[in-house]
Parts: sequence; structure tokens; C-alpha cells
Amino acid sequence: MKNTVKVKGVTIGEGMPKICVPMVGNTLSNLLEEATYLNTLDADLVEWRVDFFEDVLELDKVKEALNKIHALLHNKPLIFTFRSAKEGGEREISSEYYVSLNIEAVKTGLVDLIDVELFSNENDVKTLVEKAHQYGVYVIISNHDFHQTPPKEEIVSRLRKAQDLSGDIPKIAVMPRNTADVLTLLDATNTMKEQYATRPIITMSMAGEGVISRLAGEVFGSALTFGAAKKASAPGQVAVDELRQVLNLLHKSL
Ligand SMILES: O=C1C[C@@](O)(C(=O)O)C[C@@H](O)[C@@H]1O
Repeated sequence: MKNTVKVKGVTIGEGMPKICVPMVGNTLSNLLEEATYLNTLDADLVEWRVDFFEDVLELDKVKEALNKIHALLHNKPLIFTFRSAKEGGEREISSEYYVSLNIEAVKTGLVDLIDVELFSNENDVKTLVEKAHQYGVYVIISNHDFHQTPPKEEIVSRLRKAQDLSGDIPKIAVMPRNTADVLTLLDATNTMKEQYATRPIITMSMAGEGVISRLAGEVFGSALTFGAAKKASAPGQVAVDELRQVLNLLHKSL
């Protein structure tokens, strides 16, 4: 039996894929507006994409924002993510600051999961996993390829590597160049689920051709899907309400 990840009453890896909405505000006031709006949506989790925040280089301002966002989220599980520019995010920071930023977030007790990029320095990944677990925070170990879809074996191997590094949820997002690439991602997901995964995984093929992968996670084995509020954080994200309808439809047929 595969392990699930339970946060604030949401069980990731059981039943319907969970819907997560990214917050992409660049200022505190935009973020608070976004958080208020998110409460009107039928989402299971929220991700703060802190790389969009203009004051991300000031730890005090990050913590202040975290406090205020947390207070508005009505107990919805929160993922803290700094996405680096090389993996599709808004900016680059030093590896030292990447580690401090995540450790400070973990220590606030206000985040439920952090997202750590698989291709960060391996010792940094290990440090962050250890710290997060020490504070009862789960870790998504992620990888993003915004230019192509690696071969199936490579996708599976990256997901397995994330699992071997004790990530609670291995994740990969890839860009399709054609529909065969979308099938490659789905096939890799299915193989991971059937043969190797001991925990929930998250996968997606991005942009228009990949949308099916954001909808059909329950069939192929992806436990969570990112839905857009007003502004998407990656190409291909579907509006939350439409996403929920399709997830419900597929769930009923299984
Ligand atoms: O890693 C992911 C997945 C994502 O890139 C997507 O394609 O939906 C969106 C990001 O905000 C998130 O951190």
C-alpha cells in the first residue's frame, strides 16, 4: 500500500487528485487580495510562489507576508515554493540563500510543505529534507523542463531519485513538443505508480497539448494538479472550477 501525505485533513495520494492553486502576487497587498480571492475557490491546497514576491530577498518581509497570508487561508494547507529561473521561475538566488529561505519558512510553523528542486546541490537537498522533517513539514522534490520532454526512463529515474532523497512527494513538469511527448509523460507516470512509487507523485505535461495530464491524474497516477485562479503560474493550467468538474467526472467513472 502506497503511503499518503496527510496535511490539515487533506490526504494527498488517495482518491481524487487534489487541486492546488498558486499565489503569484508580487507585492504584499496583491498577495493578500489573492489569498482573499482564493477562499472563494474550491481548491484543496495553496502554493505561495515566493519567487514572484518583490521582497523575496528580505527574510523579515517574507515572514511577515507568510504570517498574513496564513491568517487569511482558513487553515488550507500551504506549499512554500521558490522556483528558480532555470526551472521556469521568476529569478535566480544563491544556493546559500535558497537554503536559508526554505529553512526560515519551515521554522515559522506556517507552511505545511516546501518545494525543493531536485537539481539543487545534493547536500542542500538533504539538509532541507532533514530540517523540514524535523519541523514536521513535508517536502516535494521537484524538477521542471520547460523546453522538452525527456525519455520515459529519464522521467522515471528523476522521480525515483527524488524518492531516494526522501522527498515525500516527487514531482516533475515537462514541456511536450508533440502529442507523443504527452503520452511519454503519462506512460512514465503510470510505470512509476505501478512499479516504484512508495508515496504520492505529481506529474504534468505543460501547455495546451499537455492539459490532459492535468486532468487525468487519478487514472495514470498523479496525486495533485495545479489549477489557476486569476493568473496561471505555468502554461496549461486550467481554471479551478472547470478542473474540479472534470476531476469529478473522471472520478465517477473509475
Ligand atoms: O511545479 C509546479 C508545477 C507548475 O509548474 C505547473 O506546471 O503547474 C506550477 C508551479 O507553480 C508549481 O510549483
